[in-house]
Amino acid sequence: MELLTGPGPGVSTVVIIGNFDGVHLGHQALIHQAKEIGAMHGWPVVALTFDPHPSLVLRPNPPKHYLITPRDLKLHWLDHYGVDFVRVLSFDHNLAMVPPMAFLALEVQQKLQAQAVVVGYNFTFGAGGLGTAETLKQWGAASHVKVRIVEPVNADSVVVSSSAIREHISQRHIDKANELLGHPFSVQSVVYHGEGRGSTIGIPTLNLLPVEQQIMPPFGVYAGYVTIGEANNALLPAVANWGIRPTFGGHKPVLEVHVIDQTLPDLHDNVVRFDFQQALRSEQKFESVDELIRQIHYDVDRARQLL
Ligand SMILES: Cc1cc2nc3c(=O)[nH]c(=O)nc-3n(C[C@H](O)[C@H](O)[C@H](O)COP(=O)(O)O)c2cc1C
Ligand SMILES: Nc1ncnc2c1ncn2[C@@H]1O[C@H](COP(=O)(O)OP(=O)(O)OP(=O)(O)O)[C@@H](O)[C@H]1O
Repeated sequence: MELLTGPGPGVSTVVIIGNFDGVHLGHQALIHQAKEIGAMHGWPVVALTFDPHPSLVLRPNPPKHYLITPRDLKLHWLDHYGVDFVRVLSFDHNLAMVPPMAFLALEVQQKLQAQAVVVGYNFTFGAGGLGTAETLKQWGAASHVKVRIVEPVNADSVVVSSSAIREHISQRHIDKANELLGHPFSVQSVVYHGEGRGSTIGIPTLNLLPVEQQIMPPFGVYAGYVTIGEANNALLPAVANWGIRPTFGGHKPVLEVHVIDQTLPDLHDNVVRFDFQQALRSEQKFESVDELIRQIHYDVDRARQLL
């Protein structure tokens, strides 16, 4: 996948438009249909998306922790599902004022040479969100651009949406969030130096810091898988604590990941991804370090069984 920084790819394209936060099953349906159209005509698929997320710019009190997939993870999953090019438009109050038709003419037709546009049933765009799927259809008919509107995708008898996934994450329902996502909720970060306490208590950890705007589940212990490095596909079973380590009087939230049954080389400054699979328990303040160690061994055993 190529990130478009200058002009478009210079060939006819199929364009999908949206925030794609999570790149969930609904978004994947758009990609799938766009790829089908593209394959028939030899057109690559371009995802036209926005950064920052419009909600973080337009809301009077934007939430501090909101994104399911910060930029790098969004690009990772768009690539994974077969998007050929991505254009990330800087979203600000000026872009928010562009009328729907002007947006389509400039950003979609002129720059990306769209021959087809695929959006979802609830797609809105342009100033005040006044452009709808219907507006897009009218524009397509007048401009000889194919328009396909994707029907709502459901999972577990609810419509898949980024907001439903955010709700599941904040309720610690990782399995439900993952079901709507169609892939695991994850945190990607370079490995930071910790206090070095983990190795001395026999439980070494990789210390990860989620992107500030990322939504996180409540403080607690989670089973999941670690991937080391962007190109690596090996998934290592792991157990992670997201929290402040109250037993040691900590304050700053960190995601501490212990890779199970592995001795790893020094990974400081390497990029690591932790895929959340299952919530195990809340973070606790223990009376003694021995008690904490006993509990962590128990967490590791449970994770080993689950993964
Ligand atoms: C699986 C797991 C569970 C943990 N649970 C807790 C907990 O409930 N309470 C707590 O204070 N710290 C908890 N920790 C954090 C440990 O205190 C921490 O890993 C240790 O202090 C090492 O910190 P350092 O990497 O900053 O040296 C947990 C760590 C792991 C790996
Ligand atoms: N469940 C779904 N089924 C089909 N299309 C969807 C679904 N969810 C989103 N889309 C479409 O995917 C595109 C990108 O959506 P975008 O990320 O901008 O918003 P969204 O996913 O609808 O947000 P939210 O999920 O919070 O409502 C839009 O065209 C949208 O209509």
